[in-house]
Amino acid sequence: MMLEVKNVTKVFYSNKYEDLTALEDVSLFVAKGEFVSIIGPSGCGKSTLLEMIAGLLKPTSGDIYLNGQSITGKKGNTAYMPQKDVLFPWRTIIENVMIPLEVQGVKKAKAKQEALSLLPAFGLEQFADHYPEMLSGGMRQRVNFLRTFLFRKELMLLDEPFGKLDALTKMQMHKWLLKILEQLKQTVLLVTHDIEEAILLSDRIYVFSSRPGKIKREVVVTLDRPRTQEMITSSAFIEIKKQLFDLLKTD
Ligand SMILES: Nc1ncnc2c1ncn2[C@@H]1O[C@H](COP(=O)(O)OP(=O)(O)OP(=O)(O)O)[C@@H](O)[C@H]1O
Repeated sequence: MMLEVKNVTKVFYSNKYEDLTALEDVSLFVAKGEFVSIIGPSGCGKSTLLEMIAGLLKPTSGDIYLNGQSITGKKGNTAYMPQKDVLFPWRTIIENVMIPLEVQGVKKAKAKQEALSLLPAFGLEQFADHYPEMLSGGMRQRVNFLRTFLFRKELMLLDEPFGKLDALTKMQMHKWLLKILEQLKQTVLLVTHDIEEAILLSDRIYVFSSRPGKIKREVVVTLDRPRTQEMITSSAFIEIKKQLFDLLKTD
């Protein structure tokens, strides 16, 4: 199995306030090539879980494995795209995108060439020399996504990548992401609040309870691939949506 999270609990200890259990006994997996989403109410520990898988935080108990090796508390094994926009404002788009390649030791000229060759697929070829502030929110997220992809890790962790976008831009991003994922064949674990987004993109969805976050249910999305936005109005889609809605409204 590519990713296995086994019995992970995270407690934030505090001197001032009471201890806070963010996640309790969470076990989940992601197989190679799968697109898996985590959906749950605000504050149920979704970002905390991704940070633990990325190795930025250590679980209080439990373990995390990638291809059978423990990666608990270890950084650098996954490509993690955090919730906040992390583009450097003083670097142009191409200079931002090149960062992971430079980190991997690729020479500047080669890194630039490789990054430039990928811009068209990400709809960014006109913007190589622009600065992030000149781009729309949707474009900036495509840059963030391309940069995350260039870390060249088997598993991508995406934390609410479209959370701040307006509904129309979000729809365009979903369409684009479905297309590009067909080409890239990346394994993805996505955190989202958005029920329709989770269904449209995922093979499976883990539904979390409110804090302390626990897995309430695993839902398999049985819609065919390639997925299209038109599927949103199909009866199969609406049936899954209803199931998720019922799971999320009762706690
Ligand atoms: N470093 C920290 N110290 C103390 N408490 C924390 C820390 N990080 C997160 N928390 C708390 O843990 C809980 C889970 O937070 P987390 O951000 O993981 O939730 P989330 O499900 O991603 O929420 P949202 O959907 O709103 O982003 C929250 O109550 C949060 O306040």
